[in-house]
Amino acid sequence: MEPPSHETIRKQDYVFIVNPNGANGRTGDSWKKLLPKLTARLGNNWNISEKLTAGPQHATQLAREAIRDGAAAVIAVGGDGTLHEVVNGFFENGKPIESKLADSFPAQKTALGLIPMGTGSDFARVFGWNSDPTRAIDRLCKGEKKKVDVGQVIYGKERKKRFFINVADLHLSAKAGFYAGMHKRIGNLSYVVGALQGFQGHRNRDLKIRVDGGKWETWSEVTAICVGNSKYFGGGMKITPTADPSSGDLEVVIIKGYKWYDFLLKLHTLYLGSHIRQKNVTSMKVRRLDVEEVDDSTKEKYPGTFVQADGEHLGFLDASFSVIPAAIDFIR
Ligand SMILES: Nc1ncnc2c1ncn2[C@@H]1O[C@H](COP(=O)(O)OP(=O)(O)OP(=O)(O)O)[C@@H](O)[C@H]1O
Repeated sequence: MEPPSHETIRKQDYVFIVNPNGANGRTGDSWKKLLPKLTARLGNNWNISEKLTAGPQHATQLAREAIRDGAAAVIAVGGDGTLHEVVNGFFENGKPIESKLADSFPAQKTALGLIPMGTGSDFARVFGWNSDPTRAIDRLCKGEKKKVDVGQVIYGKERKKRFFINVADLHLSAKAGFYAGMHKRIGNLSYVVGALQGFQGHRNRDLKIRVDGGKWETWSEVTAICVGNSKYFGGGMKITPTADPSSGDLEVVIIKGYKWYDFLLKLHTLYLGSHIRQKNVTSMKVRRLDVEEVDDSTKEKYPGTFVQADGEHLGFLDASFSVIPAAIDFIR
């Protein structure tokens, strides 16, 4: 029998999921310039497929379709918000999605890629990547993969589930992220402005915390709790400085008793990652963290304690965070 000709073997898909409105529309313009270069370098080996998002959550749906269809890789093109949505596309109803080719090719798994083109691009920082798209193409050509963990947060009254690759957090920082989203036009400064706005009406709060299924403990005067699968949030703040996305655990940083002026005076330490040496800051490695209001009626009295994941506002406490080790093959 004749061996199959080159033409009859279909190239596998590299699906690029692009937020054209990322970084105030700059992502769309940069992507248009990049696509011909990318096709020239990768097109011989892969079928390049371009999917533009139409709005929030669309990237998740596009990633799910690509993974089900057996794509070799889905590549997020945009900021951390787009990456977050693509990561969530690796799961459905809380479980990893299976390719329809899984029976015939069980070893084949869709990889995750990233061309950082957003406002913050915080996940890219942990690998020391800059925003040069030519370097991103080099990485995709090399195709070297590393297993990365994914964080999972179950939150709110309805116990909804969301996955995160970077940092999930609650209270002041999550409220700050909520406001920062309104100021993206001013770039990374939006996170500092958002934090100062978040301090308006903010009260440090007593919260119940349980680490790795142990005993519940009450922590007083909590300003923020940050749960890092990776190190950075807020456009370069090294908030969970010892987190490593391939470690199999999460770094939890609990900040207590901060006032708005502490935030300004100690802002530089958040960028350096040296804040974890302050006496009102605790850092620990966990596989699971549960956080609840001390007093359930707090939820009714105040607007609740904000919860976010990868800079996306999710809702309000309660919340349970855990890690799924080596969940995704990441092209690095
Ligand atoms: N076509 C679209 N129009 C408007 N918003 C979109 C569209 N597609 C996706 N989005 C939303 O835009 C949000 C932000 O996008 P993205 O993360 O790419 O850029 P960014 O905000 O500039 O960067 P960063 O998240 O790194 O700060 C995403 O969370 C997503 O929900």
